[in-house]
Amino acid sequence: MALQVPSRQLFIDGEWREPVLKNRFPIVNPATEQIIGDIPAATSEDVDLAVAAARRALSRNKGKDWASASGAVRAKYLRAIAAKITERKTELGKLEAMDCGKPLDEAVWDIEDVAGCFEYYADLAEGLDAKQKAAVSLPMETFKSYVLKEPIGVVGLITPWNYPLLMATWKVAPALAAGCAAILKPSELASITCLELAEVCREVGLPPGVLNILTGLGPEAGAPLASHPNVDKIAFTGSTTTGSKIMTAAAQMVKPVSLELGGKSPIIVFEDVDLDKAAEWTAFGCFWTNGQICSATSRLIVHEKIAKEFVDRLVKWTKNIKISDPLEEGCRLGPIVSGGQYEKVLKFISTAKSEGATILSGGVRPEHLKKGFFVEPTIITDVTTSMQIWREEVFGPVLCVKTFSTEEEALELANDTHYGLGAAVISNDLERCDRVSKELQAGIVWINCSQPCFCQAPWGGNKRSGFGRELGEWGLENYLSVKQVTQYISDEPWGWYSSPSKL
Ligand SMILES: NC(=O)c1ccc[n+]([C@@H]2O[C@H](COP(=O)([O-])OP(=O)(O)OC[C@H]3O[C@@H](n4cnc5c(N)ncnc54)[C@H](O)[C@@H]3O)[C@@H](O)[C@H]2O)c1
Ligand SMILES: NCCCC=O
Ligand code: NA
Repeated sequence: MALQVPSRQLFIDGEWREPVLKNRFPIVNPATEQIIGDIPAATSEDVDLAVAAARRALSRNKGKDWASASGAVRAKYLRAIAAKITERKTELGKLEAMDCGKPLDEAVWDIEDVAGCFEYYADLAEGLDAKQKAAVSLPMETFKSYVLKEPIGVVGLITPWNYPLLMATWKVAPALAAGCAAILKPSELASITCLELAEVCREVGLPPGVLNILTGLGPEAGAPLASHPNVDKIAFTGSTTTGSKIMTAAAQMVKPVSLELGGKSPIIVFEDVDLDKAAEWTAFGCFWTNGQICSATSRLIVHEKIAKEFVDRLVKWTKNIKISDPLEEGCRLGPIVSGGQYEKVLKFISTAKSEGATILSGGVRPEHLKKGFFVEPTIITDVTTSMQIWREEVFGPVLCVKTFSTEEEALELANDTHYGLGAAVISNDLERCDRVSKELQAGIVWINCSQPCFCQAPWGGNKRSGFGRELGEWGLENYLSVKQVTQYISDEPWGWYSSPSKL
């Protein structure tokens, strides 16, 4: 059963605030194309208020309430947030499924991951206390040195719609654990659960201004955040085009950025695999999250010896995927997030066709669904490496296929891309898997699987997939600044200049 979407305002300084310009825009359920609520539209005026609130949160009580409180104090809030999220897991999962079209089982799984991520960074916040003043060994015994890890300051967090609350959490949890104050700007296409995170923060009594949440459009709310002189860092997840704009804006103030961008990740399937196991991982690698995952392994590179049989088997697996309203029991593929994205995905498919590729399976709206932005899982063959479908990120349930005969050729195909986020290799020869993993130009390599993701392990890409790593300890380092403190400990004078007292 669908839920009523709560009506919320912007979350600034620990309170709900109407946007200064009082604008709102509608939320569309992509499965029904119906308007199910609306969200506030922030502009630069609201960004100014939120940044000022975040600054106050950092310096309140000389920083003792947050930025320089012990990690253990901050961990209590993170754990309280995790507990509330867990309490509301099913409701939040439903809201997210209605907002972005993700199958309910996946959405609930994501919300569990959200709670797990807050818990994980609560542990790391506590661990941070013990890491302070770590000694640095120096080659001169007349000096000693140690390192302080301090919060970077006020951070702007800009996130996409494909994992609305999880992508926000990958940034919010480590930023708060580090002692930063943050302004989160979720995607205008799926903001409902991020506004519910605001309600959770209110309920657990997070100090005002520590986390501010501004919904709104990219150019109106995201851009003024990225270029704001009082924001110390921007962490961004989204498309490569927007990432490049954010980097340009931040460069004007030499503001650090971390960028998690798009991908066109390969999956290499060798000839020695169990066909069904490999086919299921290949389908999951590309069609999970309705194919809208940055790390989707959307280029299948399969050994020519098994190609025909493997692709036939894969088509059978995909025909078995239940496509329905995300709230329907057993749904495994929901709609594309919006009308705009739906049109883009269909255009990719028609361009592939016009360039000479074969749409082997899918490529159209499922017959049984007359409304909603649904596209069947699509498999495209007869692809060349110069075709758009091989080179560009579709961000939809579209897999393209090429064959190879040698390991070298497979790697060449896999690495022939501007992107470098994920990659997968499927083979029963584990030595080969290790060898191939080393050669793959990607930030994440999966062996005999594709997509599983754990908040303890680093996440991020190379090349045009961005830089910096989220999750794990690397995720916390994103929000910490390193200060060396060096002390002269000898009683002897320094003795570089002639002392005037000896004249
Ligand atoms: N690498 C990863 O971990 C990862 C994870 C999820 C999604 N993605 C990528 O995200 C993309 C899909 O997400 P999307 O469509 O939401 O991306 P997008 O770039 O359109 O939007 C991302 C965010 O940036 C904001 N934005 C847009 N223009 C802006 C501007 N000029 N200044 C500041 N902010 C602006 C948007 O409002 C949104 O909040 C895909 O390319 C996907 O690969 C990457
Ligand atoms: N499993 C989370 C993947 C995030 C990227 O889109
Ligand atoms: Na939506």
